Amino acid sequence: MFSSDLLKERIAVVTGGGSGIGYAIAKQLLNMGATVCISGRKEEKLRAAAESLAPFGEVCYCVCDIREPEQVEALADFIAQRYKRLDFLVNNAGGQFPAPAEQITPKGFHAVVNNNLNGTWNMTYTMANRFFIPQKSGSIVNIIANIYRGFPGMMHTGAARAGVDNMTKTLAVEWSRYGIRVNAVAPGIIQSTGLEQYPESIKQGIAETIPLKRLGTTEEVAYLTAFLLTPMAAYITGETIYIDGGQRLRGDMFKLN
Ligand SMILES: CCCCCCCCCCC/C=C/C(=O)SCCNC(=O)CCNC(=O)[C@H](O)C(C)(C)COP(=O)(O)OP(=O)(O)OC[C@H]1O[C@@H](n2cnc3c(N)ncnc32)[C@H](O)[C@@H]1OP(=O)(O)O
Ligand SMILES: NC(=O)C1=CN([C@@H]2O[C@H](COP(=O)(O)OP(=O)(O)OC[C@H]3O[C@@H](n4cnc5c(N)ncnc54)[C@H](OP(=O)(O)O)[C@@H]3O)[C@@H](O)[C@H]2O)C=CC1
Repeated sequence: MFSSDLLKERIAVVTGGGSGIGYAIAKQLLNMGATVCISGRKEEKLRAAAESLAPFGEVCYCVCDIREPEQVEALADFIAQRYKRLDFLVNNAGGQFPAPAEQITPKGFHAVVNNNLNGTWNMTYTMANRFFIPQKSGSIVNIIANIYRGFPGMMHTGAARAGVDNMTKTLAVEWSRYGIRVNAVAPGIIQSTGLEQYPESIKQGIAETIPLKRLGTTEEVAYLTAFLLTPMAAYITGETIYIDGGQRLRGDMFKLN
């Protein structure tokens, strides 16, 4: 299913590809023959990641803060100059902080929405206009989060990711005329570098609230994302696929009190 030449000659951008889920996605796409450009805010982190990905295929990196439209344009210039085309965009970069809703200041709300919603749109708008629409082909996967029953404890990111979920559906319809597919992947709790930033007290006992009784792995998210980019998923568009061990179906995700 994931043969080593399935994505040969395909060019992919993975935002936040320097760590965690994004890194695993980049590695999986390389293993399937794609050429991958990873991006993020921190050059040293990207350089080290690109070096460790190099044995798996052709990889490069470009510093780009997705919140800054001019940096996103510069990333598009970089891709155009180097590869002349783009086939896949994985909008994986993002993040937030845990806080009860009443303690999220307007500035904090704006910071999280700007990163996760505006940043995703900056990337999508630019890469679609520069590559996918003129080429009349392209596939986008947005990495969101488990927002199935809201996101108690992280309201700001729930709102932002719901925006991306809806953007996914709308663009799938509007851009079908350009041969562009748009899907989303909604991870539950994944054992990644990102999760290390959350306090142990929040994470303690969390696996017990998940029907499959464990956290997900970055590789598992990467397999699903890669599948959505392959020709095997050619008739799938506008979908958000949850990968959460069944967590969304349970009622006691986090202990809020
Ligand atoms: C109680 C239950 C909670 C449920 C928790 C469940 C936990 C498990 C589920 C985990 C699922 C998701 C996992 C992941 O997403 S992994 C990815 C992990 N990485 C991150 O999340 C880090 C990402 N963070 C950032 O990128 C930035 O910090 C951020 C975009 C959030 C903000 O950056 P920016 O530079 O734009 O903004 P500032 O740092 O200047 O901050 C602006 C204001 O935002 C508020 N703020 C920011 N950080 C915090 C914080 N840690 N705690 C509280 N408030 C914060 C604050 O108002 C800032 O303004 P001030 O500095 O002026 O006060
Ligand atoms: N791990 C989990 O349980 C879950 C994760 N997610 C989401 O999955 C995605 C990947 O998370 P994960 O791998 O766990 O965590 P990481 O913190 O390892 O990855 C987040 C990546 O996003 C990049 N990034 C963040 N903000 C920006 C920005 N403004 N511009 C460019 N790059 C940015 C970071 O790169 P740099 O530091 O170089 O800026 C980093 O590589 C995130 O969107 C996360 O919120 C969703 C649900 C659950």
